[in-house]
Order: sequence, then structure tokens, then C-alpha cells
Amino acid sequence: GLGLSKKKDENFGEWYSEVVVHSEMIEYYDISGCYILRPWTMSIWETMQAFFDAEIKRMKVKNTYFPLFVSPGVLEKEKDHIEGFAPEVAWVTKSGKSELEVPIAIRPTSETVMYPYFSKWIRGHRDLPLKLNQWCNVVRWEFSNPTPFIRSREFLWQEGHTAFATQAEADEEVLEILELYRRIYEEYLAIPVVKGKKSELEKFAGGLYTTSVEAFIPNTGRGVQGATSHCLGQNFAKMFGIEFENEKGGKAMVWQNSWAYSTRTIGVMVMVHGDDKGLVLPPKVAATQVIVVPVPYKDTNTKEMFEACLRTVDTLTEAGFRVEADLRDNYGPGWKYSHWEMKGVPLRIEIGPRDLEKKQVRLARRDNSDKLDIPVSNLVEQVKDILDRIQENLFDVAKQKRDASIRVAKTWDEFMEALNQKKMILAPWCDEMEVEEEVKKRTKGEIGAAKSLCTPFEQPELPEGTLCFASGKPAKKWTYWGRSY
Ligand SMILES: O=C(C[C@H]1NCCC[C@H]1O)Cn1cnc2c(c1=O)CCCC2
Ligand SMILES: [Mg+2]
Repeated sequence: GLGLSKKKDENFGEWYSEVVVHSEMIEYYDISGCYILRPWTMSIWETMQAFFDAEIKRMKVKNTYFPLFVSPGVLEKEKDHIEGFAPEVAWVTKSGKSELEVPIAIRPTSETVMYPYFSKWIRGHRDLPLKLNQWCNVVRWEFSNPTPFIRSREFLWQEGHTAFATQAEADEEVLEILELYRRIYEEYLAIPVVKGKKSELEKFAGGLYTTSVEAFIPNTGRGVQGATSHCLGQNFAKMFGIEFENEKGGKAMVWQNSWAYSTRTIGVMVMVHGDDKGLVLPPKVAATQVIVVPVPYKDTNTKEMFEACLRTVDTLTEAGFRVEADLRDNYGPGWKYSHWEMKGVPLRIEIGPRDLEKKQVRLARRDNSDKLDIPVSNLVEQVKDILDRIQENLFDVAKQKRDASIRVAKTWDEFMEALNQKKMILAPWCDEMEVEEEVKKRTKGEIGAAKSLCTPFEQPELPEGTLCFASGKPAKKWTYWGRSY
């Protein structure tokens, strides 16, 4: 039947699973950790893809497509890159009834797929910069609790792989891409994120440094890595022999980056904005931004009302909005209101007999349930204004909740108190890896250990003599910590 059986503040995990299914985003699949992405999800993915693809094309990145399959030799080429992850790699060992001579890996990411060819294609400085991206799926056979969008064994992403003659060019692109990831979260998904650098322990082991945008889920008190932009330095160039003849005729290794965001972004959006009536979609990414529902009265002239609904759809469609009318005669208005609220449609337009008479329509906002009557003559302007206000309001509310979840901690006790209150902790840290390992050990438990989320580029003042919250040594930086997905 209609409606959720679990409340967001009471049983978050089950609430989330119900929302993604009842909003028709996800269908569960018979293989654990794999999910069907239904059209209501794909339209969101496509909207973000349209933005990001256009932006990277402006950066002269070209789309490509490499094979799904990786030969074992290359995959295991980079020891410390792969050893930590080996259990997650899925392998094809048979075709039909016969065993394969050599098992073939399914790509968990494509560094090792692409870089032998980078080595072949990059000969001279004129071959640089090489900037490729692919939109594809990857497979990681995760064992910890699978969660739709957030942690699945197969997911969609884009992975950018670029090579430059100089570190400066690589460093610059890392941040340019990270800004695009911030825009995806803050401008499209209406989710506040922190831009920062990963610690040595949390960074991509194969790279030089990792930058990320970090989101936070107040209900669970968990950080979530929203997207990553890595500078790989010359590590992979060394491994795969990716070198070029520079202007002076000497040989030099390239500087590389790799960067990705995935369908995980959609799960963060559900978690942050969803409520006890279901999904709440930011207008920028909503497949349907406006749903028009007729409200027939007993003896109403339904023909005239349906025509008014269709005229409303035409007017708003011409104005560039994504709008539908629900004219099904086997459901009443009340059922339709709940249905489209569950699916998170940002704005509903109700048209009843009185609205016809008065040449007005009634708008109902999904984010704050406000209702207002507006004259049909002013429809387009008002709908545009309201959708913009909904987008802003979703961001403002999410930011206010996220900021309320941040605690500054200067001592271990303050840290543990905040951690147990499901907070995102900003603490002065000595930046020593052993100390971070110690924090993980000391906070290990049923619901997972605390880890560093990122060192924000925006550093608060660090007064001389400030001590590390965990080691008591002189602090070097402010870092965000918390439990995470
Ligand atoms: O994938 C990356 C780094 C990089 N890959 C390309 C896009 C950007 C960024 O995600 C890290 N990583 C994560 N997970 C795994 C691997 C791995 O390299 C390799 C083996 C299986 C699991
Ligand atoms: Mg992983």
C-alpha cells in the first residue's frame, strides 16, 4: 500500500531501502549487492552526466571506451595499489563449460587497463596533454553491507585519466575537476560538501595525493566520500613506462591524474533530502519537476478540467520545464498526491472546479508543503521562481543540518563525546600516520571506526602551541574526522 512503514529518524536503514524502492528508483535484484536502476534514477544520472560531460569537453577531455576485461598481468602490476583491494576483484574463469586458460579480471577501475596504451601512445611532448574519460560500469566485489547507490558490487561512474608534461598542469587540473564535483553536489543535488585533501592513510595508495569532496549524513552521523580527484604523480608512469621526449630531447616521465564520481551521488541525495513521505528531488535533477493533478468534484465538467491540465502541461513544457499530468481515472487526487510525493516531485499543480472558475491553479511544494494559489496568467514566472526557491531551500536546510552536525574537538574526550553523538569532528592533528592508525584502533567497534575524512582547504586559524587531539603533539592542521560509509 501507499506510504512508508519506517520513519527516517527511527530506522534510517530500512527507511532508505523503502524510499529507493517506493519512489521507483531501484528494484532489488537476485544477486546480492546488485540493483536495477529504474528510469527515475537514470534520468538523474543523465542530467548530471550532461552537465559534467559538457564541462570536461570544454577542458578538452575526450571520451573513450576501454574493455571491461583486464588481464591478470597488468592488474597486478602495481603491488601496493592492488594488494589491499585484491579480494574485491571479480574474475571470469570459465566460458560455457570450459575453464579459461588464464582467468580474466573484470575492471574495478581502469588505470591498469589504460596505462599500457598511454605508454604506447605518448612518445613526444606533442602527444601531451592526453586527456581521456570514460562513462562506464565497474565491479568491486564488496563484502560489507551492500547499500543501494552507496555501496554496490557494480556501479556506474565516469573515470578521467589524464597525462601531462608537468606537475603544475596536473595539480591545476586536479582542482578544476574537484570544483566540478562540488558543483554537482551543491548546484545540482543541493548537498553541501567540504573540499579537502585525504590523509596519507586514506589516499589512493597508487597515487601521490588525493583530493575529495566530503558529504555528511546527519541521521547516521557518517561522512561519505562524494567524489575523488587524484594526482598520481609519476607513480604509474614509472610502472607502465609512460615517458616522452621533451623539447630538449631528453626523456621524461608524465605526470598523471585520475578522477571519478559515481552513482553513489544519487544515494547521498536520497539520504540527505528524503523525508517520511518519501523521496525529495532537487528541481535541477528531477525527471519530473511539476506534476499536474486534476481535482474533479462530483458533477464537474471533467473534459474542461482535463483540457486545463493539458494546457498547463503545454505551457510549462514550452517554457522548458519537465512537467507531466496524471489524468488516470482509476486513482483519485489523494492517492496521486501521495504517489508523486513518494517519488519526490518538487512541485504539484492542482486544478479543481474553483480554480477553473477563478482562472487560477493551486501550487503545492514538496519540500515544505507550502500551498499557494496563482493566476494562470502568471504561471510560468511563478513556477520558475518557486522551483528556484525549492532548489535553494533544499540546499539551505541541508547545510544548516550539516553545520549543526559539526563539532570542534581539541581533546580525546571531546572527540569521543562528539563521535558518540554522531558528529563530524573538526580537530587539530599532528598529521602523523601512526596517530591516525591509533585513532582507528581506539574507535574500532560494532558500527565501524572513526577515520579522517579530509583536511579542508579552508583551514581555520591554528594558534601557536595548539596540540593534536589524539597524540598531544604539536598540531599541524585542522582535519575532519568521523565514521563513514
Ligand atoms: O579506483 C581507484 C582510484 C581511481 N580510479 C579511477 C578514478 C578515480 C579513482 O577512483 C582506487 N581503487 C579503489 N578500489 C579498487 C581499486 C582501486 O584502485 C583496484 C582494485 C579493486 C578495488
Ligand atoms: Mg572500496
